[in-house]
Amino acid sequence: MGSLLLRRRLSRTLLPDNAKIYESTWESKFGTSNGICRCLRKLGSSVRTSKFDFTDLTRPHTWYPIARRKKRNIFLHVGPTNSGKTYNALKRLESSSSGIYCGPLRLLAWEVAQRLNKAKVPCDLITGQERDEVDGAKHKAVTVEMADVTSDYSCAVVDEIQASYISYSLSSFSQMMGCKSRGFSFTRALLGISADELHLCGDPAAVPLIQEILKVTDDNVQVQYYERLSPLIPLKVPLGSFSNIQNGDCIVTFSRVDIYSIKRQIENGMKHLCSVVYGSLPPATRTRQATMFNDEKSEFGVLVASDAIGMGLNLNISRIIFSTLRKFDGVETRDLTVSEIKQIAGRAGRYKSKFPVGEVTCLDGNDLPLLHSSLGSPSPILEVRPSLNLGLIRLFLNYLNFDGTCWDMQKAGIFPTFDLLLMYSCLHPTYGLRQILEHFVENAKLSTNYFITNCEDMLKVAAIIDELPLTLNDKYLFAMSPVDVNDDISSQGLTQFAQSYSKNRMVHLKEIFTPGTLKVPKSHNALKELESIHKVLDLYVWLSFHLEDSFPDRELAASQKAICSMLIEEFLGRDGWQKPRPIRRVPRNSSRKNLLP
Ligand SMILES: Nc1ncnc2c1ncn2[C@@H]1O[C@H](COP(=O)(O)OP(=O)(O)OP(=O)(O)O)[C@@H](O)[C@H]1O
Repeated sequence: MGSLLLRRRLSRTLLPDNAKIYESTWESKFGTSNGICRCLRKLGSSVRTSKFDFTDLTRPHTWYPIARRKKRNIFLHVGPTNSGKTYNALKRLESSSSGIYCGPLRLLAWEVAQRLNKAKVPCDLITGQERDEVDGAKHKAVTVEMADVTSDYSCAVVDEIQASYISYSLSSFSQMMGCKSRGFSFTRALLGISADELHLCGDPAAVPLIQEILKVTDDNVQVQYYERLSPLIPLKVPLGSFSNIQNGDCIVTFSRVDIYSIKRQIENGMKHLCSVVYGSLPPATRTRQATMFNDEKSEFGVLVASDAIGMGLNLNISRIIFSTLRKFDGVETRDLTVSEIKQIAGRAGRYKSKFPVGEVTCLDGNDLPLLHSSLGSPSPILEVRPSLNLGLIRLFLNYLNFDGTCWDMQKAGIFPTFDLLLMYSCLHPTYGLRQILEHFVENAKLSTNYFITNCEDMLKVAAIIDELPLTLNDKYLFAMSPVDVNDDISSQGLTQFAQSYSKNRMVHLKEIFTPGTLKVPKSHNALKELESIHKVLDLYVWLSFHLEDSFPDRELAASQKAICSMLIEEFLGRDGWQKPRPIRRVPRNSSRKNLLP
């Protein structure tokens, strides 16, 4: 019946728009790949000889029929950090009869769920790794990948919307958003959420692109510009030495090794203890480190952090101190961009907090001119295609002596849905996932507002997964999973999960990990291993939500994750590097045994 319906639809129209409207319903109707493939095979030559082109992605707004039935009122809240954009959008969400908040990080979704529940607005928390459902909830706080484009809401908020496009000036975010589905998830939320009111919060640089994209959706768009609520003062003197550190200071640096080295130098001075925040710390640990730093009664008055503080955490920072204004961006070591400097510096001084006036300076006086000129200049809008090598682009720009202020190449991330890849695969039955992805991306037709999100990490996973006897659907799922392909332990974990799944469709955590003992790490190198184990456990929990019956040990993985976080915190909570602090007890029902790769 399903195949018949699809066949009728395809043979009736074969118009890209209509096919794409149906596409969102196919998965729910046919479930697995087989239905569509069988159907396409039956259609055979009619599809092959028709003008239908599955790689035509020029009208992504038509992929979301439910949102297109509505004239949405879209409010763009734009301004610098600490200007109250999110605060105002959340007020609307809180007073709405039903709503959804979509944030770029689990921490943000968690914070919003807490806030709404506290305000007696029942709110579910839904991320790739959590499902906390509250009785009677009509509101949801989700990570943007989980944005629901099939229901109707009174109000929706999409936070940090600038993450929807890849930008040279926001390259620290682009690294986070540029791979896999992240950039495209924001675009999907922007085009696909069906809500009477849709509030988008972010950087003013995103306005022209969003306005351009929304020209075809028939929505009402209003832009509301915000000013910073608390002053930010660039200091004329550098810090000079860590002996000048004060409580409320945050030292920003860009490598893990430097974070621990600076923490050690400060704590060796015997005056301050440091919390640390960086990207690969487990989210729960990051939150607790931030909470300790914010807590006036705690001894942890100084924060040493990477640019992970640029987005997501509410921190009571009095002064930001850049230990350097150069960072390695995955391609080369380069100066921070104006936007990066502003975004990080803007974290100092939070409205109505303990430090309402923010200050910013550098460790080294030689960096002050760049700091001051960056804070005094407007954020450039300079976008680049993510699939190109950033280093080469920069060389090219230097060659042209290009200042980057007027090149209007803004583009929003987009990625083919599984359905499109599936249909494409039916026409190329001998291809593995890697070839399908490569060919699809190579042949995709896009309008000028969009680019295809970088899928290099997916391709790396696909190359491994293609060797295994898995369906395309399963391969796609593994390729989309939140594996850190640059982390050996994390990649090994994914490979073992996929191998075990392909053999017997049942993956027990204990079969993957050799039982061992988790210990408080002795050095930050050993700590890295624990962080990687946490990533593998996180991956298991993610897979357990997507392949429920085959990954039955979700609770075990979650409890092991909690143990990992606790051991990491014990390591971080030591007095400097000499005097160990009392170690908190492991909860009775958890076991420290069982896990080590
Ligand atoms: N009208 C207000 N009354 C009380 N507190 C406010 C108000 N507006 C903003 N705040 C507080 O000021 C801080 C900054 O606000 P908010 O998070 O909305 O800023 P933002 O512009 O979204 O910044 P960012 O981009 O850094 O997230 C928050 O702690 C928020 O609770």
